Amino acid sequence: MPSIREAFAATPSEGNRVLAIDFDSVNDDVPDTHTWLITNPGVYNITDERIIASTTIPVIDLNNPNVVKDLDYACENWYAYQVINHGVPRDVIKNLELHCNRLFTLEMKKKLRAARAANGITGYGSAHISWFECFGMIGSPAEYCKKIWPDQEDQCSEFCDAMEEYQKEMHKLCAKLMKMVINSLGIQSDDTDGFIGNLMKNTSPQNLLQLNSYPVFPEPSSKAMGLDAHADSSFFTVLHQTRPGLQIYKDGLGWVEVPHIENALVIFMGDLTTILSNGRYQSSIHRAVVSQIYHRYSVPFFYGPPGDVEISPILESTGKSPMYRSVTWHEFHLIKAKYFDKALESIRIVS
Ligand SMILES: O=C(O)CCC(=O)C(=O)O
Ligand SMILES: [Fe+2]
Repeated sequence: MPSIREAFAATPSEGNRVLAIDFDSVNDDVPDTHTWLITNPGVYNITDERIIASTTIPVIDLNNPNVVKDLDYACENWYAYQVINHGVPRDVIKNLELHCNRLFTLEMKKKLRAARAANGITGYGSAHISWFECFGMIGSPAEYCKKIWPDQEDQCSEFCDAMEEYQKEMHKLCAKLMKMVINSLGIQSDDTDGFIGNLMKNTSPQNLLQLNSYPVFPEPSSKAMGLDAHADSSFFTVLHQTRPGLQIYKDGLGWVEVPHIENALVIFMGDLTTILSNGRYQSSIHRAVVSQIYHRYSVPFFYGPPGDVEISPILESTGKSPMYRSVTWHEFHLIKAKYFDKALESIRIVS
């Protein structure tokens, strides 16, 4: 059975090339490898550079009795939202931030001991032209921690504990959100557990936890990109951000800033939910910009099915015939690597 690890490995665009740059040592002459040209429309070919701060994605209270309705509205109109009262304890998030900071402020040579393999998605890496570094984990990061801290068992186990604790919370939250998504797509609440069990072939969902770091950019920040425009291929992604920097693209409006709200988590719809919802919920195109003033961290948790489970449209709420053929997450990664922003279009059923 292809694992999520193999599935992502097929996707060169996930950014596994480590262009080791010692961010702290760059003063005001950023090398060309890390300078962004605004004229570059990127893979998603978006040329609209309007930045919108006057309106933003909905904030949903998960304790609100109307939560499924609120979520349906947000998914259909914004493809992304923030949640409050999500149940993830504050100290678990604070500990995650502490260890994120501890990892990325290590000397580059130590971080590189955990460099991801070619086509790998776990361990330390970066992305093309980005002012960004990351560390990916599927389950425990112990194998990498032992390389980073070979003589410091306590550092190693504290880091692993913090990550595993957060992963446990993410599993709980994502299971809750997945039920709500299924519910809002027209499956009665009594049937959601059975429906999800069938959908996932009674196996566990798969996911990738990633720590992202965007150091202070020493030149005007318009000359840098943190992470360029993209849509995640997951069902959805839960993101914790320590500072503002995230923007989502909305047709006709431009790049909408997502404010940093203390104790809120951001949720993006991914490509698999576009398929599942038969096109009603689009995957969110988003990007991360950098700052000349502050260092920002973000922590996405990409939530999806096992690599070999076929995902097909739920037709209950659209009343339309299927718009997409069934695909596994594994197959979809191969398609995305080939077609990028046209991946969903390439599996559309033409009637
Ligand atoms: O840092 C952010 O706000 C966005 C991160 C992201 O989109 C990703 O890692 O896929
Ligand atoms: Fe993303």
